[in-house]
Amino acid sequence: MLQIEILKVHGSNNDFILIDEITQEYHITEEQRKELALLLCHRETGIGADGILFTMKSERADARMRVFNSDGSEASMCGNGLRTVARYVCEQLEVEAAVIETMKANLSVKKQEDIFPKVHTYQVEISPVSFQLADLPLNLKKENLINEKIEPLSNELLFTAVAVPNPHLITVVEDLEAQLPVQKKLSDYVNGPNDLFPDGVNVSFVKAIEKGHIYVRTYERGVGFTNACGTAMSASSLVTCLLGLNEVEDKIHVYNDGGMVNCVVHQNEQSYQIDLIGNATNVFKATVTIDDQLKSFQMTNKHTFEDENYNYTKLQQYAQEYLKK
Ligand SMILES: N[C@@H](CCC[C@H](N)C(=O)O)C(=O)O
Repeated sequence: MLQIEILKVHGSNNDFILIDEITQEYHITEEQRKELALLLCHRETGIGADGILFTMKSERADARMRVFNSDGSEASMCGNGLRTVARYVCEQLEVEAAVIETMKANLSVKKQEDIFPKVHTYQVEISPVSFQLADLPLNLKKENLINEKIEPLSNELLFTAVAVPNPHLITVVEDLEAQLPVQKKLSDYVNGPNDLFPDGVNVSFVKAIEKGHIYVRTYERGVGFTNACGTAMSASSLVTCLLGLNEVEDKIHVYNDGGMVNCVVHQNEQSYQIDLIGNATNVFKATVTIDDQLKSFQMTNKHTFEDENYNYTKLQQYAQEYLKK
C-alpha cells in the first residue's frame, strides 16, 4: 500500500496532481510513476487531471519537477505546471524567486503581482527554444519549418514547428471553432503511429484577436484537448512575433479555454526565451491511499481551497467578457 499526500493544482485550468517528494519519502519507482499517472489522472475512474507533477529534491537547483501526462508518458516540460510548482517551492522555502530543475534546463521562476485580484501569480522561464526539426523531432528533409505547409497534413494550413523544449506544431487561423474538427483529426494523426512525429507533438491553433491579444487552443500530446497548455501558449506567442502579428518584449495577453495568461518573448543572440506569467492555483489537498498493484485508491482528508477557486472564476469571467467584445 502507498499512502501519499496530494495537492490538486492548476494553471489556466490545466490541472495537475502535485506530489511532494521533497518533504515526504515515498520511494516511488519509475514504473510506479507511469502507473500513478494512469490511475489518478483518469477523468472517470481516477481523481481526474491532465498530469502529475512530481516535485523532488535537486542537486543543482532549489527543486526538481518531473511531469507525466495522463497517458503515463513523461514530458520534458510543463509551463502551467511549473507555475504551480514554483509557488509550492517558493512558499516552502519562504522566498519569492527560485530555480527549478527540469529535464533539459534549470529554469528561473518568481512570484509576480496578481494577474487578477487575489489570484496567486507566478512567472516562469520557458527555454531552451529550438527551431531545429531534429529537436522535436519532426521527420522532414529540411532544417526548420516556419509558416510552411506540411502536405500530408493540410493543403491550406501553414505550420511552424518549435521545441520549448517539448515539441509544438502551431498554425494561425481565422476561425478556431470552424477549425476544431480539422485540429482534432490532425492531432490524433500526429500523435498516433506516423512517420512525421515519431514522439508525437502538441498541436495548437491560434487566433490573432488584435495586437497584443491572441487565443490559443491546444491538443496536448499524451492528454488530448486541454483547457490550456503553458508551453504551447508561450510557443504560440513566439510564432505570432515571427509572423509580425506581435512584437518581442511586448506583453501578449494569451486567452485560452481555461482563462488567460501573459507572455513576453525575449530575443537574444542565439535564440529566444519566453516569460510565461499566470495563475498558480491550489484547488484542494487530500490523502490518497493506493493498493499495492496501483489499480485502486481511496481519497480521504480532502480540504478544498474555496477562496482560491472563487477568485480564479472571476479571472475567467473577466477573460470571457473581453472575448465577447
Ligand atoms: N500542459 C503542459 C505540457 C505538458 C506536456 C505536454 N503534453 C507534452 O507532452 O509535451 C504545459 O502547460 O506546458
